[in-house]
Amino acid sequence: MSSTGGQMWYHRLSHLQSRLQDLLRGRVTHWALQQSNFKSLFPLAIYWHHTASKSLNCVWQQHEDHFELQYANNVMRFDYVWLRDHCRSASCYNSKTHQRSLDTASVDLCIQPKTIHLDETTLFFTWPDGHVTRYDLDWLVKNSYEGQKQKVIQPRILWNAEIYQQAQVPAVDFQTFLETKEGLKNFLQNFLLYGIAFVENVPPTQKHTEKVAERISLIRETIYGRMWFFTSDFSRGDTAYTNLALDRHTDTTYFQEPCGIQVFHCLKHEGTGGRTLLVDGFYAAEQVLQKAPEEFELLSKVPLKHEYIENVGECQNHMIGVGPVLNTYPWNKELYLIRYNNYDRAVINTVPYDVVHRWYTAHRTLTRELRRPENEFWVKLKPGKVLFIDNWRVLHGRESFTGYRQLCGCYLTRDDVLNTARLLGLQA
Ligand SMILES: C[N+](C)(C)CCCC[C@H](N)C(=O)O
Ligand SMILES: O=C(O)CCC(=O)C(=O)O
Ligand SMILES: [Fe+2]
Repeated sequence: MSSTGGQMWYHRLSHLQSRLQDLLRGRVTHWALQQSNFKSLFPLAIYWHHTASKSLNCVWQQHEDHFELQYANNVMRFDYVWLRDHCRSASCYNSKTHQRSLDTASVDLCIQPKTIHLDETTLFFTWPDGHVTRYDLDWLVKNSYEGQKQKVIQPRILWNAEIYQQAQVPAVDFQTFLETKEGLKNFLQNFLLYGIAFVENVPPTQKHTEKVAERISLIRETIYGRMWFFTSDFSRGDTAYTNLALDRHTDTTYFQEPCGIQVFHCLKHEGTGGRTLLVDGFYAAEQVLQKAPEEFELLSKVPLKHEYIENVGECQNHMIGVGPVLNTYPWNKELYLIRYNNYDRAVINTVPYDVVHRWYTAHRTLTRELRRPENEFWVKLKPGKVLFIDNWRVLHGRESFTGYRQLCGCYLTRDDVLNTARLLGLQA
């Protein structure tokens, strides 16, 4: 612990400044009344605590309403309630179940540590009731807001047709995929990075397709069933069940949580056309962000409805899903879901007319990017080749076709795919 008079003065000044800011923001109510002389502006000694070992490169400061830590090139600020709440002591946290035992509601919202001290790389907070919380410095770095802000949840490689083809992403063989951990891991790694992945040499039956799907996830049963099988017989009230072309879109936009993954296996096609179109929605959205950030912002803020109304024979459904086209995490602005289906978009009645107009402009910009021929990856699905599509990221479409065409597949729950990936050591 060392602090020169000059440093101390500087930090007292900055503390005064932040107290004044607090006051202006109305956070400190009694301040003006209570502070009659200059000296009492500093109820706590505010100075930097340095570690004995300079090589550790750690300094910290105990402010009245937060703890400030500088360590390993990070400046971090921690709320005291947060620090108390995340205590990993045996009485506060069950490390067997990885669950909190502490009742957070029992923590005084104005709590402040009685003392703080650092030993090697562990910080010790002693609370007013005598309870001690220890924090490893690296744990704090890893779990601080400032640390998370600079990280992505999901590393991805955004692609256009050229980038994807140049990457020469290999398809995984059916047996390798089913029988080896490496096969599964490689497949999932590629799927996470690109949002699409193929398994090849799969016997062209619905049963084998189901086996492939079950290797990575739970199948998400929907109004279309668990495993689905379809032709152009219009057995359901949707254009997918015809031989017409389908422009790029994501599926089940009319669910509050659109299906995470779509699995396609073409079991038979005797005819022409019918190629599958794939477009990386995040690549296109990234272009919008570069070219027109305010339009990106609008697409991520304006909530829209999508709708599925069906009345064909026994099939009667009315689904409504609400959400913006682009969905980003607020703390790091990372995209995690695109909801784009111009067929299924419902009446827009959730925004006033002037916002509507700006939204149409932004939607046009995104559509222009999505439709650039260089962003289109076309593939003809053949029996034996199973395609997995990240339906939260990659749009699919199809060319019109002639003749008899059978497609089977299913939707997967995203949580369970990511669960499998994490258990294999992948970042997801
Ligand atoms: C895949 N499967 C044929 C079962 C369903 C197709 C759903 C089609 C709907 N318009 C959507 O985009 O969600
Ligand atoms: O027929 C196809 O290739 C795909 C149709 C489609 O978009 C769907 O089933 O979701
Ligand atoms: Fe679709």
